[in-house]
Amino acid sequence: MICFPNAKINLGLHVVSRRKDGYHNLETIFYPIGLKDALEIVPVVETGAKKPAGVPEFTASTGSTADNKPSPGKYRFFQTGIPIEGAPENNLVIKSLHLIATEKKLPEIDIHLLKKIPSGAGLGGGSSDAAFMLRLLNETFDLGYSKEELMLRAARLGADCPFFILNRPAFATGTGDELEPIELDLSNYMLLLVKPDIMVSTKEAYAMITPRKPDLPLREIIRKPPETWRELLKNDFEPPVFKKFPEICRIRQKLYEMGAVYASMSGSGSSVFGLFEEEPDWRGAFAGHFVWNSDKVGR
Ligand SMILES: C[C@](O)(CO)[C@H](O)COP(=O)(O)OP(=O)(O)OC[C@H]1O[C@@H](n2ccc(N)nc2=O)[C@H](O)[C@@H]1O
Ligand SMILES: Nc1ncnc2c1ncn2[C@@H]1O[C@H](COP(=O)(O)OP(=O)(O)OP(=O)(O)O)[C@@H](O)[C@H]1O
Repeated sequence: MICFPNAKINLGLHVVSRRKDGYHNLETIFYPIGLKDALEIVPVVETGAKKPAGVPEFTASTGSTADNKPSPGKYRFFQTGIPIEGAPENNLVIKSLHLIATEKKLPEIDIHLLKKIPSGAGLGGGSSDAAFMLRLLNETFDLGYSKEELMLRAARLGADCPFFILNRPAFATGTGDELEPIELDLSNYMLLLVKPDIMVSTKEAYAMITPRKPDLPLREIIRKPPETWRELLKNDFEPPVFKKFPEICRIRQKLYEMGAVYASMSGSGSSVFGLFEEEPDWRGAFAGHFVWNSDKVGR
C-alpha cells in the first residue's frame, strides 16, 4: 500500500511559555499543503527477497540478515529523492515501525520512502512521514487503532506528528498536540514556497526565543481576511531566525514585492511561503533555492 505524506505550513506561531519538560507551549494554525513525499510498505511475501527494481540504493539493513534478506518480523528500508541526514534506523518512519512493533505482531515488510519535502524547512516533513507510517501500518494490517489512539502514539514521535493524523486546518496549543479543527479555506489563493539552502535546527530556534503571551489571540486574527494578516499574524521565530539568517528575511521581502497578500516563514524555518491572489512571475526569481508552487493552497 502506498500513501503520500504531505507538508504543512504554520499560519502565525506564538511561543507562549517554557514547560518544565524543556518543551514550549505554543499557539499556531497548522494548514496542510500539497507538497508530498511518497511512502510505501510492501509485505515481503509479495516482492520475494529481491531488491526492488529502479531503487538505486539499499540504505538500511537494520533487522535484515547479512545477505539483505529480511528475517521474520523484520524490514528493509529503501530511501530515494532528497537525502535525509542521519542513520536510516533513526528515520522517523522506522521509529514509527518500532513503536507499533512493541504493541502488535507485524509481518516482514519492505519500506520505500521517496523524499520530496525538504528537511530543516519548518514544513514538518519528517513528522508527516512518521504519522503516515502509523496510519499505513494500521490500515494495511488492520490493527484496529482509532484516530485518537494513533494521535497519542504520534505525539511520542514528535510535537508536529499528531497534526498529520488529523491533517486538516487546525488551531494547535500545548506542544502542538492539542488540536482543534477550524474552518479555513485558502483554496482561492496561490501558494509560492521558497526554501533557501539553509537548515534551521528546531531545537536551536526554540532556544533563541523568549516566550511571551501574544498581543492578540491567534484564533481572532485568523478569522479576519488574509489581506489583514500582514499587520496582525506573527511568527515568533522570525525575529531571531532572520537575525541569524538575513537571507530568509530577504525572501519574505521579495515575496511581498512580488505581490503576496501575506508572506511568512513556516514554523522554525527556513522555508518562507507567500499567498497570492494571482500567480506572480516567479520563474527564475529564486535561483539556487528550492521553489514549489501550487495554484490552490492546500491542493
Ligand atoms: C516549530 C514547529 O514545527 C511548529 O509547528 C514545531 O513546534 C516543531 O515540532 P517538531 O519538529 O515535531 O519537534 P520535535 O521533534 O518534537 O522537537 C524538536 C525540539 O524542538 C523543541 N520543541 C519542540 C516543540 C515544542 N512545542 N517545544 C519545543 O521546545 C525541543 O527542544 C525539541 O527537542
Ligand atoms: N522521514 C524523515 N524525513 C525527513 N527528516 C527526517 C526523517 N526522519 C528523521 N529525520 C530527521 O529529522 C530532521 C528534521 O527533518 P524534518 O523534515 O522534520 O524537518 P523540519 O523542517 O525541521 O520539520 P519541522 O517543521 O517539524 O520543524 C532531519 O534533519 C533528519 O535528520
